[in-house]
Amino acid sequence: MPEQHDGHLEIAQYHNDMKVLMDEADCLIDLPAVERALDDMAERLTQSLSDSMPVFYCVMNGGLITTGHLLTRLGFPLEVDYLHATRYRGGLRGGELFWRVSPEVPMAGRHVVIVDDILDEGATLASILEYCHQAGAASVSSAVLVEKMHDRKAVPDLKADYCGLEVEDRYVFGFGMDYKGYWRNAPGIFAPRGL
Ligand SMILES: O=P(O)(O)OC[C@H]1O[C@H](OP(=O)(O)OP(=O)(O)O)[C@H](O)[C@@H]1O
Ligand code: HPA
Repeated sequence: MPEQHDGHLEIAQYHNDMKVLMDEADCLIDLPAVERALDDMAERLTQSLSDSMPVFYCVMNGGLITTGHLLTRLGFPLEVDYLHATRYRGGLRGGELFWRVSPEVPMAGRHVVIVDDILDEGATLASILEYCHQAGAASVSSAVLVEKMHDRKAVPDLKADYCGLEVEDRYVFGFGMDYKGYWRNAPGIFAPRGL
């Protein structure tokens, strides 16, 4: 079965490429610094939201790890749901926003917090925030682990209400963020060498 054989070879080659990518990557933010940023975000979220019975919506897939780490730092009652909107779809450049899964917990009258890994050009967050307002949320806040520093924002001056860290203008991966679908599990924030 040559096709299957070729497939195995491709995967083996890709495995090797991905290992080399990680070995050569620049670590922009190490794990202790990420942990400190999460502590700080959690403290600010607690100050603002601890009495409001908020709903946290994880933006899949990238928001998964930040959401998990953030939620375990919050000692007040809250609900959790997710939505899946993507505009990179495994690539390194963003395109049209594609809604894969809409949230299930109704937003009307609720204090909503959107959690994602990165605010890059901001088109994803801007669309999601608009969705939340249209859905009748009582308030809408956004929390992102990192914001990328550049002047290509989709909406001028768009900022997250809670931001953990700033990163330079390079393609980054780790702590939820992928490089071509891989390395969301990398423990810190990295940039491929030369990118
Ligand atoms: O600020 P922007 O330029 O809009 O980019 C930020 C978005 O891009 C990534 O998602 P992606 O579309 O890659 O999907 P993923 O979460 O499945 O990786 C990331 O998780 C953010 O949601
Ligand atoms: O730099 C990035 N890395 C991973 N995912 C992303 N989504 C937007 N920007 C990025």
